[in-house]
Amino acid sequence: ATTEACDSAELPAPAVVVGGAAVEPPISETIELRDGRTVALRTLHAELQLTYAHGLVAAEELEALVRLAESRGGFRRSPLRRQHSDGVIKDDIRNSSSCPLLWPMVYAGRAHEVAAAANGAALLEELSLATRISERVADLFSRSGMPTTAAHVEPLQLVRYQASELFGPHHDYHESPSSSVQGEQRSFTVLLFGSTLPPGSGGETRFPLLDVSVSPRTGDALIWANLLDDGTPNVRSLHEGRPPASGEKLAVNVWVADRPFDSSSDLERAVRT
Ligand SMILES: O=C(O)CCC(=O)C(=O)O
Ligand SMILES: [Fe+2]
Repeated sequence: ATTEACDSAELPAPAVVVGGAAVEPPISETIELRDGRTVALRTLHAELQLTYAHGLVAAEELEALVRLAESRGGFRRSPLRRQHSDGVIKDDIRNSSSCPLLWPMVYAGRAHEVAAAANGAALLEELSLATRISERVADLFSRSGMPTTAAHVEPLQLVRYQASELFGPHHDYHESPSSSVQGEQRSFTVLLFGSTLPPGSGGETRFPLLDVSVSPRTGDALIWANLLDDGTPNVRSLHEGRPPASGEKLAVNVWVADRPFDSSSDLERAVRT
């Protein structure tokens, strides 16, 4: 067995720019997950607990999710979320495409029904991948000292940008409980990258108030807190998806809520995609 230091030394440095300068924050922690996957973490900024995670998801898993989403025509122009800023309603800040994946909270107990659909095999594969990734993220949080289960995880959401498409500055937290499913708040965002875009080719996730930007690399993830310690929204979690200069960018949003969803209520009807 190799030592942690050796393993970490083999990891390529993420492309992170802080205040206009490239930085290489050290590996702060290496976590062995229940499924055998080893995830190395780098703290990128003291605020938002902004963290870079190496190897949270496999390229094959991401490729399968895209294939399955496409096979059911799931990608849509991303819903426009109206944002109030300086009293102005901006609804032109997003022109990427997105696809919510089957939510294990709703469908895990209904596998027979899912299997009976015309494309049942593909739907079951999607459900199983979404379950696996939700459980993995929950396991990572639990092992980082924050007890979390897959019941805290919203439906995963694929997001895809073609060249020059973007998602302008926004917050992931709910501005009001009415946009939540069950009154929950989005404590954390885990953004899984499904594309690699070298520095200078766009597609960065950027935090304008922290002046941090991170280029995507397939299989790696950015994790940040959307809330302050007291559970209220942190306006400094403002972030944006910059347009790829060429090629496309794929990412998967994994939103971790501040409480588990209650599957005994009518979750299916409550889900807005
Ligand atoms: O694509 C990105 O880098 C950010 C995506 C994002 O913020 C979102 O989908 O909420
Ligand atoms: Fe976001």
